[in-house]
Amino acid sequence: MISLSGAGAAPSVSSNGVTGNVEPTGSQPAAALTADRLYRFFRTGDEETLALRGVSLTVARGQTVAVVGPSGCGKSTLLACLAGLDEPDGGTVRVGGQRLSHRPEAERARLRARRIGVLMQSRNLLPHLNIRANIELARTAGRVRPRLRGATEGSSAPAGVTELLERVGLTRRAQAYASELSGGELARAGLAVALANDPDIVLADEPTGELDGDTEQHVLELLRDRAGAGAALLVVTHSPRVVAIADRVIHLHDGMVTS
Ligand SMILES: Nc1ncnc2c1ncn2[C@@H]1O[C@H](COP(=O)(O)OP(=O)(O)OP(=O)(O)O)[C@@H](O)[C@H]1O
Repeated sequence: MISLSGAGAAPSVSSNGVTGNVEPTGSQPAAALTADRLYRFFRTGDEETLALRGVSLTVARGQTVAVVGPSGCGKSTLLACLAGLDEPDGGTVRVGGQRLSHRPEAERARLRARRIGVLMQSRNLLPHLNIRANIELARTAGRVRPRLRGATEGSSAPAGVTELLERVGLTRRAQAYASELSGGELARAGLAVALANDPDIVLADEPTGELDGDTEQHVLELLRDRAGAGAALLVVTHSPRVVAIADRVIHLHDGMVTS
């Protein structure tokens, strides 16, 4: 048992990930995404790192939140926990009203496939499938249906695979594999995969990190379109242009939200 301190109402965290946190009651039901006092602890040999120390945040539908902070402050760890790719050792992640954290991996994967678009720097393209097949797989896994603001059943079909390829400027590279793409193409292909399931939450880790100015602008337009359609966006970034389009900026430092 590790005792965490120095971060407000710290829970106790056991090595099996069970937390002493009290489940939040009625916490902001309108929020698309809620994190309540997230803790994440890593041990490598003798080295122990508390990567998240009680991080709480909410992202509403249609809102864009940028997460900024120095290298190693916990941004990617936070994103992985919010996406259900990683489990926090303490605290809770909710998607809509549904708890995402502390559920079996298969359930988290199912919820993610249906509701969340994740753009990690290398994680969302399968190397043995070409770009078109990657997008098709993400669409199928999400069993897309209209769910965003103003959408009624059958009224707003999600962008098709061909349209997505066109929008990210990869029509001519649709048959290529991840290993054959440039950094900028990879980022755009990853974005197409992240948007393929018509997500109502988009989580993106440095989506414009390797892009030139024009391509960055193009990617930002795609993300803004998604927010305009009612999705909640959370973007980890170092880019002033991304920060400029955000409704809110969250500063992380040493695993804690500082402002
Ligand atoms: N799997 C892991 N095992 C051990 N330590 C880890 C692991 N993942 C992250 N860490 C540590 O947790 C801390 C936060 O890492 P994280 O990758 O979340 O930071 P970051 O803010 O995304 O950094 P960067 O901007 O450089 O990508 C760092 O000290 C890192 O070394």
